[in-house]
Amino acid sequence: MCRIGALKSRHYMHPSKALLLMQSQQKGHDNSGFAMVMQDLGGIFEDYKHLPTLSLACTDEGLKIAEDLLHAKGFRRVHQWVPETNPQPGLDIEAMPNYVFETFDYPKEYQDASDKEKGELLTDTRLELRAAMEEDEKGFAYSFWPDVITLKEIGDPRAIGTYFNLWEPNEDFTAKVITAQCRQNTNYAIVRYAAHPFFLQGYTALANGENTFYQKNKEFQSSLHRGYIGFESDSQCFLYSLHYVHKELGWPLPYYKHVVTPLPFEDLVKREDKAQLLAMRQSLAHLEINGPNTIIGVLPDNTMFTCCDAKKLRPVVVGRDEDTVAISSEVCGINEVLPDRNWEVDIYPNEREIVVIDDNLEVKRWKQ
Ligand SMILES: NC(=O)CC[C@H](N)C(=O)O
Repeated sequence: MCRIGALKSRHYMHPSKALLLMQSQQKGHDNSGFAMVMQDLGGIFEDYKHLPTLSLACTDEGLKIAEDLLHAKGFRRVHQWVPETNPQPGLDIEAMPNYVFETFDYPKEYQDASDKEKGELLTDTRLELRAAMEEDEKGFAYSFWPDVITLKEIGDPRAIGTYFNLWEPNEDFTAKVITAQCRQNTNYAIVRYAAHPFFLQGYTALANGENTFYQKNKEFQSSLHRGYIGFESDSQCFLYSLHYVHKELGWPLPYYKHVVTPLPFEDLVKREDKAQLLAMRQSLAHLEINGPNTIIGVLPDNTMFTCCDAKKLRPVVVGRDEDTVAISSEVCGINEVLPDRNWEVDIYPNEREIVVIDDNLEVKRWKQ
């Protein structure tokens, strides 16, 4: 079992809070990957929210490839942050030579383009960067999107925090939404791209558990969108189904749950919307998931949610105070970051609901 966690706050938070959320949940991972995605950025990125930031881990050669490619496409760099690292002997981390977070202005011919056109350009560019740096692991392009930063590395989450100086809070590197995962690899090779959360076009997902319909999901998803690639972890399928249902088909979030864990037939036929639900079930059967899992997701408007498999085989809890909502595999993580909250209002989501936190921090439970 991996451990997953998410924070959403009215105020900007430093990632030390996410490390704290994950720190007490030590049992459930094997140092095969730690990652976090920060969205709705503050600090030194606050003034650049409207422009895309590239999150890159690479060799010197990879950096040159990436910068040449972006330059050739007409992207102009307006901001750069290179985290100061703290390499100490004995730290369990497989560090890359460079970690670079760069914000770019769009190419001139895109200045008046629609958000959709810009989004397609960013997606194509990230895929090109990924392909160009793939050979010999010259680099990893995790996200290239406005107001998003992704950090992934292989090793012990505590050591990764130390390496990137993330334990000491400051005002420079902050966000209102942070998702994080400590991975226990249960499939395939240990590679950086396999560390959750996964990100595509404003959508973020991370998971605890297995997707035993991985093969079925993967084969179907590979034909649906050029961005549905990689599949280094079975959990990436959760992201791609979310993106497909919510963005490509344009369906409201509750239908995501109906697609991934449809109601049993006998319950479904009793519903007023049975015609839609049946059609959905038939046409998107390949997106159903199976196995024990809990998913946390974030939508482009920073709505955050969590839902579980149809048997509720993996834990998750949602806790809150006035200013912050935390989602975590284990309640001990929430106790660390929100020690003074009213724990009586903690929510332990069940197998037939989605718990949703909107941008006003209202927490809603949607029954499937
Ligand atoms: N242990 C877990 O929850 C693993 C999640 C997922 N199966 C992966 O390997 O990435």
